[in-house]
Amino acid sequence: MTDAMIRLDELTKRYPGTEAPAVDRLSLAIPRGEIVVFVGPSGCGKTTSLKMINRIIEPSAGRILLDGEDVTRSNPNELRRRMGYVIQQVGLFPHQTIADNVATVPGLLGWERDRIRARVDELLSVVGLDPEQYRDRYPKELSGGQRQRVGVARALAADPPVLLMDEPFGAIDPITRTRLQNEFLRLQAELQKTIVFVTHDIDEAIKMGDRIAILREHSHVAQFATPEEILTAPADDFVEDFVGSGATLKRLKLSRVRDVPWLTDGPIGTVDEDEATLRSRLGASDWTALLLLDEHRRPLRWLRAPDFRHQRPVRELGLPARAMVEPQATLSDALEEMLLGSAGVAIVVDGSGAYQGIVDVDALVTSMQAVRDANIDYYRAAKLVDPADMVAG
Ligand SMILES: Nc1ncnc2c1ncn2[C@@H]1O[C@H](COP(=O)(O)OP(=O)(O)OP(=O)(O)O)[C@@H](O)[C@H]1O
Repeated sequence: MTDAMIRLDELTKRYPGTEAPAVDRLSLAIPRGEIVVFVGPSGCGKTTSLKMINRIIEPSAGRILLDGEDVTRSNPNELRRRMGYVIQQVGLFPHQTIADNVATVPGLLGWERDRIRARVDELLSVVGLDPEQYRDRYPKELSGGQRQRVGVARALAADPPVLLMDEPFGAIDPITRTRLQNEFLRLQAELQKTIVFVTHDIDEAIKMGDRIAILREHSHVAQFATPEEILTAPADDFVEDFVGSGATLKRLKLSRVRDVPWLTDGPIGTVDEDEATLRSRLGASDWTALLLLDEHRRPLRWLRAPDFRHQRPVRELGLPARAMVEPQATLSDALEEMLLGSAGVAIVVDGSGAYQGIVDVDALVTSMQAVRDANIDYYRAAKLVDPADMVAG
């Protein structure tokens, strides 16, 4: 049996004056350290279900168990301190500085000032905001994406074991959203919080979820499974319709850059090497370009042989290095970057932007074939394909 951090037991919500319950006997075990995504059509009860977990909405019936303890009737304020909460509209206090916003829960918990200050700075750095620059600003002086980062920092402030996230990246433009999703996955790989994440977007669910609960009306669970299982073995027509077409392509979103082999033998140079050395290294390789890195090993330029003819500092030669992905980015992200970049490859960098390796189209094709083979194995195992066809094929 999985180690459940949160257990929902027949959780039910009847809003006053309504006939049918908004949430009807929802039972789920949410494993420790995983992201569980609630996804489903508008009005199916996702938000109501989520808000019952920290009892912003009080359940009409059923139980919530947190780490084995029945918290259905415990002190709700205490419960909420154990559960960070991130919502789409962020809900920052407009007249408080970013630092004060992040410090909300530690302040309520009566932490000392120095400890709060250190924690605020630590968290702003964790979510990619320079504390020096941002701690004394006000929410209106930040972009939507930055405000969302502050929302995440605030939810993490007292280091709660659980995070509840309601469409946290919903109101953000697609490019920033992808970046925030990737950053958040990187953060989660370190933090390993137990997270319940609500979205109406199946693509986001597939990307973010270790497990997905596909909900239909009244939060009835249509399927609770890994993204892989949902894409290969939808429980019924409702799930199949909800997942939509292109399930095979969507599976590309399940594989991550860290899962495919990176090329690490390409020619690499740094700005402190002289031009002749770089040129001969490129000449000795069978690559058409050399990747130039800066002092911090961050990719700068692609240099091809003819570029060396120009009498300019190396950092001004060639084309800018673009198409950077982090190991936890999906292959679908990598493919998109490859198509946008000039070199037809994606450069893998770590969290600080330092070069790690290169992913090329061959790696993606090989991975897609592996996905297809896994599909065949799956259907063969499930006896959904006539074994005679398999032999003939
Ligand atoms: N305060 C309320 N009083 C009465 N009915 C409510 C209340 N809040 C929500 N509902 C109803 O409960 C049902 C579930 O709403 P909920 O907001 O949980 O759905 P959802 O799946 O999160 O929807 P969406 O994706 O559109 O945000 C809906 O039919 C909604 O109209």
